[in-house]
Amino acid sequence: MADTSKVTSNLSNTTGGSRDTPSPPPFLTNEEVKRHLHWNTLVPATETLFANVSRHNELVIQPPRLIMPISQQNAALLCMPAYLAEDNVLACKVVTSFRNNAALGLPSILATVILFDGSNGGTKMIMEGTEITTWRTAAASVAATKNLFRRIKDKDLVLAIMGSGVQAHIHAQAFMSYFSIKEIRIWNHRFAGAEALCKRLGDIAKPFPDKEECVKPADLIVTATYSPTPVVHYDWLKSDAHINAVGFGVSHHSELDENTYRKASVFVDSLDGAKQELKSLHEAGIKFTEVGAVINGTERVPPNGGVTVFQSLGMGGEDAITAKLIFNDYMKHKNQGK
Ligand SMILES: NC(=O)C1=CN([C@@H]2O[C@H](COP(=O)(O)OP(=O)(O)OC[C@H]3O[C@@H](n4cnc5c(N)ncnc54)[C@H](OP(=O)(O)O)[C@@H]3O)[C@@H](O)[C@H]2O)C=CC1
Ligand SMILES: O=C(O)C1=NCCCC1
Repeated sequence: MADTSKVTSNLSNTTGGSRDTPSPPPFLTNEEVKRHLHWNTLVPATETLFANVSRHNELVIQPPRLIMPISQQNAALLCMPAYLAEDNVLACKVVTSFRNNAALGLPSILATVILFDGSNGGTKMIMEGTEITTWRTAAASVAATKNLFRRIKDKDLVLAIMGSGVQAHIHAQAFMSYFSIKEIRIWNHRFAGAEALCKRLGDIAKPFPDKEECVKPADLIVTATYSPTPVVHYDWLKSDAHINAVGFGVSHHSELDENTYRKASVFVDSLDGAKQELKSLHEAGIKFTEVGAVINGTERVPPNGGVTVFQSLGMGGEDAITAKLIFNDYMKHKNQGK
């Protein structure tokens, strides 16, 4: 098999430079990106990333991301660079979140990912980043759930999803691929949205107009909304339920009530990220543990029950590893003449 890691970047002639390579870097649209995304490579790569983040030894360099709110547009722009030493991967995602985009027929999350040559900084590939963000966020939730939910090997689990947008849909698909799910319960603030998502998912899914009724029997819960107020309350939860809190509405912790953060075991992708982006919870004394520390065996999930929460912040490293997998798959197909 071709060693795709050795493919050089497409440096065009630069003033004062001696490199003379003609072609611009390839650009992949969201449709093309999707063809190179596979859960069976993405989820293990995400688990390895989580583990490396928790070694805190510069295996993963990802400074706190720049978050620029654009209040006039009910929007934000985030800039997320990362370097992964193990794979010599350098990438940067610039992502926007425009909450009112549905009215324009556009996704709320739009992004571009640039993959650089880790040895010389040249651009290797430019990719639309909406599908990358969609898939890698669900892969992070699967990776976290695999390592945090105690009954992950059980059959016939009940999944509740709060929200009916892009993340809600991909989480349903990813969780059905990975876990034994017998029922998906969907709540959305507009009931019609929950109904529409259930139609896409088929008989396994049922819409609920009431949040509490939706969540109560759930083993696994995903929150993926722009809700500024809690959509899940601790009192509604099964004693060992696992929640993946994905949404970033007003803040990263607006979807769960304070009691949940106080009483559950709360895990994050990155402690550095949590100190910045969950500042108020951090200052209120809520303890966070990295999922990677559980994977590395330096921390553990409390064995005797209790609710677990994966508070997904999103890391530049997730986009970098996803971009690398896409690039490798692209080169493999190119070398095979496909
Ligand atoms: N942690 C991470 O790494 C990532 C987090 N995100 C976050 O995940 C969330 C979902 O993203 P995505 O699925 O792409 O976005 P979508 O726009 O596709 O979906 C948003 C969902 O939130 C619902 N919603 C909107 N406003 C409210 C409200 N005021 N109260 C309750 N629900 C509301 C929408 O319902 P309706 O359409 O009916 O209005 C819809 O179900 C966002 O907060 C986003 O920022 C996204 C990517 C990565
Ligand atoms: O990590 C990401 O990508 C995002 N996180 C929060 C919301 C916007 C996208």
